[in-house]
Amino acid sequence: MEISNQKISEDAFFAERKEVLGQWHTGRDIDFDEAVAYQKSIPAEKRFGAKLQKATEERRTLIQPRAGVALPEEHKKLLQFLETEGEADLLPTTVDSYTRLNRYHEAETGIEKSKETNRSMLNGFPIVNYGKTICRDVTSALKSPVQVRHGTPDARLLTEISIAGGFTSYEGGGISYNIPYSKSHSIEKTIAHWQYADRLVGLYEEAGVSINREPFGPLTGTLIPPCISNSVAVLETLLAAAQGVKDITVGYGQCGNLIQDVAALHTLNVLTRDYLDKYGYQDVRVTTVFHQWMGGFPQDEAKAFGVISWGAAAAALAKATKVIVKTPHEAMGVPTKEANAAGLRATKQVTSMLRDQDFRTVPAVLEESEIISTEMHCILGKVEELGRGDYAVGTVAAFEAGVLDIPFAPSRYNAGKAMPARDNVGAVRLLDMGALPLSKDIVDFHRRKLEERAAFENRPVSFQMVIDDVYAIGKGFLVGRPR
Ligand SMILES: CCC[C@H]1O[C@@H](n2cnc3c(N)ncnc32)[C@H](O)[C@@H]1O
Repeated sequence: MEISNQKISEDAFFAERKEVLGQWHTGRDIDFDEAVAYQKSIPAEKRFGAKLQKATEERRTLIQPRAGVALPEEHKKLLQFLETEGEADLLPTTVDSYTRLNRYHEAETGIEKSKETNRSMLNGFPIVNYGKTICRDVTSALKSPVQVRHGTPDARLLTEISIAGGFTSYEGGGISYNIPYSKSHSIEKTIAHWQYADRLVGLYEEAGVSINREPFGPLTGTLIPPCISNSVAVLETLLAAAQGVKDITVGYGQCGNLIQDVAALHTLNVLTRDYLDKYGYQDVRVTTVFHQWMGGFPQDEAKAFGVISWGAAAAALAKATKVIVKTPHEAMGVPTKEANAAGLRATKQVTSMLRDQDFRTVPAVLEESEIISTEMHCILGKVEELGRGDYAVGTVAAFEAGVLDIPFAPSRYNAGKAMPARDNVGAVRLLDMGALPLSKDIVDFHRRKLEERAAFENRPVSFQMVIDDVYAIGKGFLVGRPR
């Protein structure tokens, strides 16, 4: 299929929309003008992008959980509990796994079973099966803005119903919700699907309704070098802006070394702004999100709070606009509302205490920022070259060439050659560059940092370091030292 980074024409969009809205019966009562009017009835204090902008002006780091259960009344009560007992500034609606794979019949079964057993038999809220009316009943019952969080390669219908249903923010992208989530969705296909989603947001923007969009920052959440996740975030930002998106939150998943984490988020913010301005998108607003540790969690709840607080501290010191909060039940599965609220309050305590501290100009952070910025320019420059200036074409070619390569991703379209390992202070470095187009200086830098660790551990730089690092966190460590 031919893809390009051109704005989809209205004719082409509305022709495709007929097919999209016919994918499930709830799509039939979606009317664009009626949904625009409904969105315009949502007050400013409940609009996601507005609250993010306010936080930027007030130099606050907002807190947001993940949360989603099968039945509407329970989901509503859960979110009300999280904004009152959890003091959440922003709310989610995490969508269930069947919906993420467009398996609406199985989601329907999950709803029926949940009603029979009065337990959530889905791991999230099945937005498509419920449709706009039930979604409006949920979103209008809350005081805070609500965002849809999911992991859907083909999210076209989900986008339609989410926005018509009163959600004012929407996570995901054609790369970040494909490569880490799916084995065999082609990149061309998911980029095209997400251009549809972003074009829809662009049409709402043109009608006077701003919807916040958030590429999924952490990717596989396992030892992802900042230059890789940051480059994907910038690419999804450019693809979204081309379709008319005006409000974007770019994100990064905590890796655990404070200097590197602060530098990564700061560099992401700066370069996203630079690239948008370079291509004439000065009117696109940029905010940032820091994801607390996405790797394995300790079972012990007190230790889990240690990990959560560490993520809260890094987010606050990086001056992230918002932080996505984990729970002390992370190692067990879908958390209780009490555990979810406790993770939020622990996070709020730390972000409030650190509100007046800013680590972005610490010399070591500036040095790390320089490294990440250089790496991102190497990668993004090669993507632009491969696409002859078209970032959609370039992205597809970059994955084929391994120029974009996401460690530990299940996708068969991902090269899987770039291999990360931690250096002696826990920063994520590259053990094997794969085909990442990094300069010799950068390659030498990574090697030097890994050699430092090898000397300290009295063992050669090897793949064993990667294995040890993957298992380290569950054992309470960052660097996987030899036994
Ligand atoms: C990429 C997101 C993975 C994270 O998303 C959390 N997550 C998934 N589904 C729910 C849910 N229904 N309620 C609260 N947290 C949830 C997992 O724990 C994991 O950390």
